[in-house]
Amino acid sequence: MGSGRVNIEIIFAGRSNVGKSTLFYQLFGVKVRRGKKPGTTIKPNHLQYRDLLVTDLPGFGYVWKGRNLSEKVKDFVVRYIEENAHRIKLAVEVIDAKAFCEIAERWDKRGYIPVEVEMFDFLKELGIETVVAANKFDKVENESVIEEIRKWIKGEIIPTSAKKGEVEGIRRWLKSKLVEMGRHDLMGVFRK
Ligand SMILES: Nc1nc2c(ncn2[C@@H]2O[C@H](COP(=O)(O)OP(=O)(O)OP(=O)(O)O)[C@@H](O)[C@H]2O)c(=O)[nH]1
Ligand SMILES: [Mg+2]
Repeated sequence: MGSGRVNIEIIFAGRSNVGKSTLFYQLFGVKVRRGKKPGTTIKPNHLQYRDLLVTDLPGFGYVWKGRNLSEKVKDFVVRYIEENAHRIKLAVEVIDAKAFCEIAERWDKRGYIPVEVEMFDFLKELGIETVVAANKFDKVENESVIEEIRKWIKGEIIPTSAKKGEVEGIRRWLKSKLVEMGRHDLMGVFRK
């Protein structure tokens, strides 16, 4: 991690394997650790630029070797966000555009609130401006998937294909929010 005081934090949150770290790399050019045993390493990856901290959070909702580690990681992520809420100004919630609707439907039928919906509402409650990156959009056949996601998550949804380097929408969103905060000086955090 870098050094010095942190005044602003941007977080990347989402289920395991949705492409958070890939998106992180495409935006900032920093290769972040990729756990061999997802869910066991509950350690966030950080990048510091001036007084900005960008954080790639561990993915929740992963079932590994029959052990449901989702609760442990979710608890960690929730606690991390609560503890740092005073400086977390922006959040990118990453979802798998293709898998999301199917999973959401399944959860809903069982009477659960989909974890993505829960996370989005939680961030909003804390006053954190949140955008949804509908990632793996290259695997989506029908663009109406965005409308489908919108039924569940009442917020801004931007399609991305991190693996193909198509992350312009999210980059533009983050830049415009930083500019709104008067922080033009932080543009250097983005990959050239
Ligand atoms: N098709 C497709 N695959 C992608 C895309 N983005 C990421 N992937 C792939 O999805 C897999 C998981 O990517 P990661 O970036 O490690 O996902 P993560 O969300 O950081 O996963 P955790 O760290 O376990 O939470 C990798 O095999 C990526 O290559 C995308 O836009 N399209
Ligand atoms: Mg990751």
